[in-house]
Amino acid sequence: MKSLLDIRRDLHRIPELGFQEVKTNAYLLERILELPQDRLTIIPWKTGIVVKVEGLQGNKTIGWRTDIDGLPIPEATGLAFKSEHEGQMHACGHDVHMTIAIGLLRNFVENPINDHIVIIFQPAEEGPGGAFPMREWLKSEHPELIPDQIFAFHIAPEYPVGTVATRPGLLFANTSELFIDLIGTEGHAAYPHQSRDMSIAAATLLLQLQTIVSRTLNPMEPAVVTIGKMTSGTVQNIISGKARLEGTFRAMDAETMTIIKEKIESLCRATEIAFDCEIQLDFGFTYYQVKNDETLATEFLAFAEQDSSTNGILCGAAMTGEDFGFFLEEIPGVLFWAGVDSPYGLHHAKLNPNEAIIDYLIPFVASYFREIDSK
Ligand SMILES: CC(=O)N[C@@H](CCC[C@H](N)C(=O)O)C(=O)O
Repeated sequence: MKSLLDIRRDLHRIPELGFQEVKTNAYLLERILELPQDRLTIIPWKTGIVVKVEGLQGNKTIGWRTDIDGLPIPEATGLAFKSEHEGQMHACGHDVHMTIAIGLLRNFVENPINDHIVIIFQPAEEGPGGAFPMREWLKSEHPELIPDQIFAFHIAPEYPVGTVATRPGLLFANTSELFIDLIGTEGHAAYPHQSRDMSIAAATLLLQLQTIVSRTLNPMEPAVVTIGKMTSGTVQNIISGKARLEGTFRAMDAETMTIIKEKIESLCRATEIAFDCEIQLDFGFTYYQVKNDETLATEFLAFAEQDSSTNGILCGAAMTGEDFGFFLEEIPGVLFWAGVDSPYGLHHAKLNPNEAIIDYLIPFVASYFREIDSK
């Protein structure tokens, strides 16, 4: 069998975008099929996979979810095992997440516990979101695979290996994508009066969007509006007839999300009038907040505290989004951060997680599951 380090590096080489994880799916399936099969049930779903390890008694089912998709980021790590897929990278650590899931699967196949274990390899976390449709599919087609409790982790570049961090209750924000197309009239650079310049319209709208948090929202309600991509025009001496803003907005509560959405709509309408243009607005995909179960998260942190190789931290909430929130909406569970000690953050082209997390986190989670086994 391949070493977990090799598995992480193999997966790092083949990042694929949401719902295109064909090679990843085949690779994972190969790793799963090389295990002793007598306790396993393997059910594919789109590019994802659900694997159940039959427990000795099966009193309850403990779930573990990993995301499997990469990002549209050209890798700049210079690693020997860097991405072989042009313009795509595992820049959010899902290669590490998958490796830990395979390691846990091996652990529970070799040494089953009383409870069933269900491992969910979920596509498209970065977008368009695999958790919601996967949850709905499980409910309608395989309710027997729905865990009673569910857990997942996300790599945390800012912590050293051996640190886990989470909090009872709200951990991550509600999120929505944001795509704005501005359509005006292209024209000669020397004749602005005969064109409708979408670079100026987009730049003005971009700045106005930044006033939503500072001037529309209650300062006591945390929120963020980020435009990550702005494109406009064709060449240097043509006035741009088309521009596009792409971003995301996030808030800790649903009501604030609605206020932001309405304000974006009114700023777009105002821009249409001010710049005599047409705007097409698309809110893309929305993710439900990540809300940890209060009791399970408290117990998880208590377990971390007594583990001599672990530093358990009660962390603050973050504006990160995670569609694992859709699982937690209906199943009690916990999402936690685990340190990978990288100077470069999530979604950075040079993100290089410390692989020591693999040998640390698998026994930690396995012993936690053995602790809550049959409880
Ligand atoms: C952990 C992480 O980085 N998650 C992503 C989730 C993306 C959600 C969606 N595509 C959006 O941009 O709103 C994040 O950006 O937080």
